[in-house]
Formats: sequence, C-alpha cells, structure tokens
Amino acid sequence: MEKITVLGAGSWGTAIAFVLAENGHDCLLWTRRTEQAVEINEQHTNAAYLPGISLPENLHSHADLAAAVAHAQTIVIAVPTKAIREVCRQIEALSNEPKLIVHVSKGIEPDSLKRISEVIEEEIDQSKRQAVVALSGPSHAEEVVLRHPTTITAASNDNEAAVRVQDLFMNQYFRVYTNDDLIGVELGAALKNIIALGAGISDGIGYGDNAKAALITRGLAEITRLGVKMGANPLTFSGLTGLGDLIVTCTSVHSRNWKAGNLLGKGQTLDEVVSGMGMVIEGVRTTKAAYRLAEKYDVSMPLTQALYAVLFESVHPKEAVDQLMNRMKKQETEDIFYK
Ligand SMILES: NC(=O)C1=CN([C@@H]2O[C@H](COP(=O)(O)OP(=O)(O)OC[C@H]3O[C@@H](n4cnc5c(N)ncnc54)[C@H](OP(=O)(O)O)[C@@H]3O)[C@@H](O)[C@H]2O)C=CC1
Ligand SMILES: O=C(CO)COP(=O)(O)O
Repeated sequence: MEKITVLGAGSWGTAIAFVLAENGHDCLLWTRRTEQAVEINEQHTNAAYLPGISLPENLHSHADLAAAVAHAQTIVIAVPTKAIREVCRQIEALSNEPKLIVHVSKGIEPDSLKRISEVIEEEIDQSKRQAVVALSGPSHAEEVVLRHPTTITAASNDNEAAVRVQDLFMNQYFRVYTNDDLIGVELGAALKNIIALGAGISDGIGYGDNAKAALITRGLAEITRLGVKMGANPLTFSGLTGLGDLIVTCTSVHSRNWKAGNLLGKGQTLDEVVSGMGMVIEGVRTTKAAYRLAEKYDVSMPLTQALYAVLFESVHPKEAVDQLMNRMKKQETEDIFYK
C-alpha cells in the first residue's frame, strides 16, 4: 500500500483515483472546490463528472493543495493541458522532497509547443522530482469505473519509474504496459484528439464508416510522420497510445472530442460547442499546436490543416472535406526514417 495524490477531480482524475483506491492505496484526490471534496468524502460520488458511480469509501478528497502535495511521494497530475503549467508551479512551491510525477493528460502547449513532460520538467526543479511518467492509452473514464477491461501504457525515460507506475495501477481490469518512448506516447495521446474531432465532424455531416476508416488510417500516417521527425519510434504509433487511442476516441460515444466534432458537423459554432460541453475538449488547442509543429518541422499534415481551417478560419466542414479529397494524387505508403 502506498500514499498517492491525484490532482484534478474531473472524470479522468476521479477514475484514476478509483483504480488506485481499489488497489488498496491510500489515495487522496485533490479538487479546487471544497463542495466537491465534501461530496466525495461524504456521498462517495462525483455526480458532475461520473454520474451514477459509487466511489470506493477508502478514497478521500481534499481542497487544500498543500496538504494534498504533502500527503504523498507519488503525485498524479490529471488536469487539462492548459492548467498543467500552473499546477506544476504550485507543486514546485509546495514540495520539499523529490516526488515521482505521473501525468495522465493529453495535449501539447500551443504557444511553447512543449509536450506535457517537458512542461513538468521546466516547472518542477530536478531536486523536487524523481522521474516523470506519462500514463496513456485507450481508456474512457466512464468504462474504467465500470471495471471494463482497459489497457494502458506507462511511458518514461526512466524504466524503473515506469515499472513502479505499472505496479501501482495494474489490476484485474486495468492492464498496464511499459514503454520507453515518452515522445511517441505523448504525441500519439495528444494528436489523436485532432483526428477524433474530424471523425465527429464526418459523422455529424452524415458521412459513413468509409470516411471514418480513412480518417483513422490517414490520421495515423500524419501523426507518425510528425512523430518520427520529432524523435519518436514509429512502432509506438501502432500501439495502444497511437492506433488504440485513435480507435477509441474516434468511435466512442464517451469521447468529448468526437462529440464536439459531431456538433460542429451538425452546424454548431465552436463557441457553442465549447460552452455546452462542460468538460475539456483537448483537441481544439492541440489542433493549433500541431498546425504550428507541422510548419516548424516541415511535415505534411493535411487532416490537421483541414481541422485548423474549420476551427479557426471559418471554413465550412464540407468544403474542408472537398479540399482534402481533391488534393494532388499520392502513393499511399512512404518511407519512415527512424534514427
Ligand atoms: N476523461 C477521460 O476518459 C480521459 C481523459 N484524459 C485526459 O485527462 C485530462 C483531464 O481530463 P478530464 O478529467 O477528462 O477533464 P474534465 O473536464 O472531466 O475535468 C477537468 C478537471 O480539471 C480541473 N481543472 C481545470 N482547470 C484547472 C486549474 N486551472 N486548476 C486546477 N484544476 C483545474 C477541473 O476542475 P473544476 O471541476 O473545478 O472545473 C476538473 O476537476 C485531459 O488531458 C484528458 O485528455 C485521458 C484519458 C481519459
Ligand atoms: O483520451 C481519451 C480516451 O482514451 C478521452 O478522450 P476524450 O477527451 O475525447 O473524451
């Protein structure tokens, strides 16, 4: 049994804490809202994010970040990407011993173009962290808390830390693999959300399975193209955090990115979709980041460019699809060079 703190009591932070508490750990779930901590401690529910789910009674919640950081040597960060830097600054200010930092978020900062582990390393001094591990894969919170079989990957430059995280989380319904390709795992996790928005748009317009299969496979091609240029192992993108997460996010009714795309395809504006969702839609900011990364690394990413045009340049989704379909002729396969 270990002491573990999870920061962020949204749907994923709560599901992650659910698994850790069921595994017998002394897990503390931090929320920035006192009333939510009281609900989790007294009702054992988090109705806003996981309605109808009973949380383990040994899962406790706190709204005091200092107490939450002091509680454990292992900290799991589960806030949206846009809040990661701010939360890390707070951890840095509150820590006086090295922590194992795990993050479960999926995004890239649009201004700095940094992956999440890079932001963590920038904001938390080396003396205050043991290692950084990304835990990622095809895993909707709604299914994890029903104990439906789920597979996920713990990725780190430090293999011992990845194995430690594997041991903390693994159970009968939650199977954890390790991977030493942190770049590939974090990029796959972030970039699949762009394609999920596209899949939702395609379904919203009324296109069928052929279009969705095209999006998933050609999406994988452009994710791999960028990933390899950024130093990732191409094989990572065929794994859980690449193809696996593309499938789950592009095809699941639970996906917020798919849902957002679906509403866009049906004619809602981006502002209407974002304000109506009430939960994070990471793909919107990640589209901006990936569009800039494609320019920076001089990589062709036609689906990302089409999504960018729909989200930020008011191009109608159908027009974006027409443009995609009428591009220059191409050969399907390409050489991927991996150093
Ligand atoms: N949901 C899922 O199934 C999965 C999600 N993920 C990833 O996990 C990350 C978190 O997603 P998820 O839990 O779904 O998001 P939600 O939208 O469900 O919840 C976000 C949580 O973060 C809190 N939060 C937001 N901004 C801040 C801030 N500035 N400081 C502190 N807390 C903040 C929110 O608090 P409040 O309620 O007060 O607004 C809320 O508790 C995302 O990167 C997502 O891609 C990964 C795998 C699965
Ligand atoms: O990453 C996820 C599942 O693996 C969650 O995706 P959404 O944010 O689209 O719900």
